[in-house]
Amino acid sequence: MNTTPAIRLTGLRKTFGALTAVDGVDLTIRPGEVVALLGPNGAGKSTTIDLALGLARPTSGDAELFGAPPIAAIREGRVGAMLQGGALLPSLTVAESVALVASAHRHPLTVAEALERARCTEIARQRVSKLSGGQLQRARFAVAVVSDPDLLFLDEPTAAMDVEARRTFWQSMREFTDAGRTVVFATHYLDEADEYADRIVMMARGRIVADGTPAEVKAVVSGRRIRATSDSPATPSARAALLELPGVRSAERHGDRITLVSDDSDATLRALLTAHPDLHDIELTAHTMDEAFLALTEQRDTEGALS
Ligand SMILES: Nc1ncnc2c1ncn2[C@@H]1O[C@H](COP(=O)(O)OP(=O)(O)OP(=O)(O)O)[C@@H](O)[C@H]1O
Repeated sequence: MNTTPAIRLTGLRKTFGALTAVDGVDLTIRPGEVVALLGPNGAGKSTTIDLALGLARPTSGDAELFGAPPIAAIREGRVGAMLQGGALLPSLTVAESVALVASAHRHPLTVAEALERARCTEIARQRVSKLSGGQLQRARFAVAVVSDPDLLFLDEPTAAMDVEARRTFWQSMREFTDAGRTVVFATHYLDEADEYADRIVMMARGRIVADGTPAEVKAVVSGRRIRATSDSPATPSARAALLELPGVRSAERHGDRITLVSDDSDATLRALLTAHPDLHDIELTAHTMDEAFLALTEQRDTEGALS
């Protein structure tokens, strides 16, 4: 069995002046994995993809595709990419755009096959300048798959698509990945990552803050916050008792207000009400994604990445 990773990023860093866009990323992706790079704006997803593709030079660290420098795998036509800034020539038709890229590869698909895979057959003769946002994304996908790559990078591929276009896009992607190929896609959306990836790598502030199956990452992201007012004095042993409650990940107290973050709010609430009947004004709120990213980044700063 071939065990060479499709992607191996080692200690990857990229700074732009004083800003650190990618801050020590170590990541190995095996052939056949469908991986979502999930993170808020500015997390470093696009820069990580650019570094993995050899489009940007790392400040330090190293990127390999199929055990070799990215350029080697790209020259062999093993890598396709659909990037945010990737423009098509406006005066060409969709079919001409695909044919142009096909001509640069040794073993491309036929133009008709690439158009079919990207659900572009009916827009084949349209000029790129006349396409809607969603159609343009499909055309870019056709261009990305025409080399019949083993590995595909997609940077926010569904950004300009409506719900129906997204569904169609992911259907064509499934056909691509069912054949055992590797896909890495960047997204802001947990639901998209959850539905289409085998593995979610979550980034915040240039770092990997969580890496696991969608179920594992969702469990981290979907913690609940419980707030309550306590009339009893704030003592270290009272805080320790709160931390002992089932599901509780953190406990803070400011004045008479207590805030708990819980991975199992039902169990926490039941135990809380039994053990601390003095508590009142209890509120339960869902963690927002932003809070989760923040919490994970802080956690990473003190404990290392979850994985
Ligand atoms: N060429 C550049 N010059 C200067 N700063 C840059 C450059 N490219 C990216 N950055 C900065 O690096 C950080 C990471 O950006 P990046 O585009 O990688 O994040 P992202 O997670 O892909 O965000 P988004 O979801 O908005 O695309 C941001 O603060 C961005 O402003």
